[in-house]
Parts: sequence; C-alpha cells; structure tokens
Amino acid sequence: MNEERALPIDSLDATEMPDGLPRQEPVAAVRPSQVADRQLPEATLSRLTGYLRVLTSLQADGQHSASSGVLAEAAGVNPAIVRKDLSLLGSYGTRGVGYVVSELSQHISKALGLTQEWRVAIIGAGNLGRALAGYGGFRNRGFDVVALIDADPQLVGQRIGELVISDGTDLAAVIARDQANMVVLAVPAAAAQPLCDELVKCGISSILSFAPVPLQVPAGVHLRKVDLATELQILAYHAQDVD
Ligand SMILES: NC(=O)c1ccc[n+]([C@@H]2O[C@H](COP(=O)([O-])OP(=O)(O)OC[C@H]3O[C@@H](n4cnc5c(N)ncnc54)[C@H](O)[C@@H]3O)[C@@H](O)[C@H]2O)c1
Repeated sequence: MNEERALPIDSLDATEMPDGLPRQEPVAAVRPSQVADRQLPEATLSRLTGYLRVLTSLQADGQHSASSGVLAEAAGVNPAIVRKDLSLLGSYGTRGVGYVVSELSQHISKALGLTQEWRVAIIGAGNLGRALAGYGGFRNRGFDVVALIDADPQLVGQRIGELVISDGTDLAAVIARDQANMVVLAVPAAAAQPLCDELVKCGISSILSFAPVPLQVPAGVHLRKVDLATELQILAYHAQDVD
C-alpha cells in the first residue's frame, strides 16, 4: 500500500545542501529523454509551478525571452537554483539571451503533466468544497473542475457557480459521466477512506485529500494531502518565542 508519494532517496535539490550551495554533480548529463524516467525532487516541482506562473505572465506581456535572473527574482529564489531546476528538465537556455519564454513554458507544462487534460471532481460540497468549486483560478492553471459531488440529498441539485451538485450515492456514475480523472476530497475524516477505496475501483489514480486522516491507496494511485492545521502548527513552532 502506498500512503503518500515517496521521494527517491537520491533526490537532487540545491537547497538541501548543508552549506546552502548548489550541488556539483554533472547535471548537464541529464537529457530530456531521461527526465521522464526519473522523479523530480519535490522542492523542484514546487518551484517549477512558480516559474510557470511567471512565464505565463511574461508571455501575456509579449516577452520573448527571460534570463534565469528574471525568473529567479519573480519566483523568489536565486538564479543558480533556477538554472539547476531547469537543467533537470534538460533546459539550459542560451548565454546572454536566457530562455525562450514560450518554449520553456511548454517544456515545464509537459514535465508537470499539464499538457494532458485534468478533469477534477470535488467530493464534499460543504464549506471547503463550495469554496474550492467557486474558485475560478484552477482553469488557467490546467485544471477543469467538472463536478461537485455530495451525499446529502438536501444539497444535491443546488447550483454553486457553474456547477450543480451531483448525487454522491452513485459516485461511479458521476465520475464516468463527467469523465473526471482527478478527485479532491473535501469530506469529513470518517468518509475519506471509504471514498478513496471507491474511487480506486472507479479507476481514479490521482487524489488530493483535505481530510485530516491518514489514507491508504494501492501502488500506482497518487495521493496528496493538504493539512492547514499541520502547516499552522509548523509555523507556530518556527514563530514561537524562545526566551
Ligand atoms: N486541510 C485543510 O486545510 C482543511 C481546512 C478546512 C477543512 N478541512 C477538512 O476538509 C473536510 C471538509 O471540511 P468542511 O468544513 O467543508 O466540512 P463540511 O462538514 O462543511 O462538509 C463536508 C461535506 O461532505 C459531505 N459528505 C460526507 N460524506 C460524504 C460522502 N461519503 N460522499 C460525498 N459527500 C460526503 C457532507 O454531506 C458535507 O456536505 C473536513 O475533513 C475538514 O476537516 C481541511
């Protein structure tokens, strides 16, 4: 069973060096054809989404190229980290010119799996599910929210923005009808594991859960959890007074 995505033990990450310096391994040896076979470090993945956001806005402004310095400043990291991250994708840029915005944007989108269609079903139309369903920003980041599902008959049929709440008692039918291939769980903790099991049977292999409970999924199913309370506790740990 697979609890959450494990990173390979040899994850490369410039920020993980004890002295804060980028590692010196020959990253130039990594070519695009190899990238598909390996997992990118989690910290790199999260920075890539930042670079993509910056590139999208540069493209909208009609910029043709961008230096690692420009990307670094906009993403809040240093240029060496940008170059290192992009080299892991096989993108090296040109000295004096930098990176071609449209090409790099396409390259990062491909690496992040954003060139395929992601159709997201949100399960749980309570406080959180409604807020997520009402947020318009997912579409321009590559995610189409196609269904909002709840098991409460009083909620089924209600309209939230562009979506009408679907009946969660026939989950498989809703997932098939709306051709969802990614699911967000915004249900109480007790409902999350049975739903995960049902979703796996429906063929869903990408699940993001907000339920504050450990979940088990079989190998091959990607599960991520968001736990704001844990994040706040970590923040409190770092921010506490130490006298
Ligand atoms: N991680 C976070 O940052 C964060 C923040 C807020 C809430 N949460 C968690 O998110 C979840 C939802 O929170 P909320 O405040 O929206 O709760 P809520 O009680 O307002 O909504 C939960 C909804 O899930 C529905 N539901 C229950 N079982 C279901 C099932 N089997 N199938 C379909 N729908 C089902 C309920 O009918 C209800 O409408 C909770 O687990 C909560 O702890 C997480």
